[in-house]
Amino acid sequence: MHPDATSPSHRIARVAAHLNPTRPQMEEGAALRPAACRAKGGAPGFKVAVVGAAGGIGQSLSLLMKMNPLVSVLHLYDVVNTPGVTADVSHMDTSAVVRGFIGQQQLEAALTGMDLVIIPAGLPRKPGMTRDDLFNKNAGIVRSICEGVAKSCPNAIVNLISNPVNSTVPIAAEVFKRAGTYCPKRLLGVTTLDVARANTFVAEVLGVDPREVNVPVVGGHAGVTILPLLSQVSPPCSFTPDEISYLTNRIQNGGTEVVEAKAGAGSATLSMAFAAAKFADACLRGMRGDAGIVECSYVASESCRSSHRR
Ligand SMILES: NC(=O)C1=CN([C@@H]2O[C@H](COP(=O)(O)OP(=O)(O)OC[C@H]3O[C@@H](n4cnc5c(N)ncnc54)[C@H](O)[C@@H]3O)[C@@H](O)[C@H]2O)C=CC1
Ligand SMILES: O=C([O-])CC(=O)C(=O)O
Repeated sequence: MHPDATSPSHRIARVAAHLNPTRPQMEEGAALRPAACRAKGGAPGFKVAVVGAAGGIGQSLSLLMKMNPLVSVLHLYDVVNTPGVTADVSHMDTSAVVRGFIGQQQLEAALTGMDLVIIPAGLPRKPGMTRDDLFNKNAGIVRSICEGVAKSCPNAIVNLISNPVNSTVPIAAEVFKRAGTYCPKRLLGVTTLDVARANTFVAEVLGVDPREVNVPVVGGHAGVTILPLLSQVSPPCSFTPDEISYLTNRIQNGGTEVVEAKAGAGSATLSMAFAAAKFADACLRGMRGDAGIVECSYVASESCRSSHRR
């Protein structure tokens, strides 16, 4: 799919309106614990899987999700290296129970019963590549993971990070449609990093704390499809034409800025993990039933138009 195939109205969504409230579930995996351990007190919370957990984004994201008090069970899945990441993260003294899964044959076990599935699996860019250059490899990876989601946790919310997001989200939608499990409200392309960058760069220009700034960013997640709404910044402010040009260009090319700075060692991982953890937390709060949660995301608009206008 061409990146221009999106429009601003595709993108901004009220997460709370998108999510079916799901009652927090109790952790039931006592039988999996070492014999010397007593049964845990059954902290309520959500079951979350990170798919691609051993990667650059996946490892930091796993750490951040282990720190989230709304998570009671954290499943870490990858095709390589999950035992080490799982052992490492599991020693953090926060409440989520961590379990690791490796290889296609364990995908079903990794996904069964999950409330939220976060997918940072797939190849990252190198300098000179566009996100679309990742399509051939990452489309197949996303397809097989989403087939697993459709089979093992068809009601889970999916946060899709793998690039090119403008294409992987429609691919995931087709997989779910074919499986008869598609619900546009449960499939969310993660574009929070564009918002984080916009907040950071706008705050720099204004000389304020980025935490006090909120810039809606709509459209898609590639080049000119990334549309920061600089007229809608909160708190209200105005920019000179030069500032608008500088900010738009820097926000749209933030990913390339990191790819070039990493000089062949990958793309954004740390800021992406931070952004994904923030977005996942908003989803979990929405699933819990919290009101007033608004996040930008790459979503299908057909059946969601009424919630966009609210
Ligand atoms: N949406 C966004 O704003 C952003 C998206 N990305 C994208 O996120 C993806 C991951 O980036 P990194 O973590 O830096 O890459 P990475 O190469 O460090 O990690 C990717 C991980 O995916 C795993 N993987 C590959 N095939 C898999 C499969 N079938 N099932 C499960 N895991 C599988 C790999 O083993 C690896 O551990 C890339 O496609 C990148 O372009 C990166 C930054 C921002
Ligand atoms: O630019 C890339 O390839 C990774 C990405 O999506 C981003 O950092 O926004």
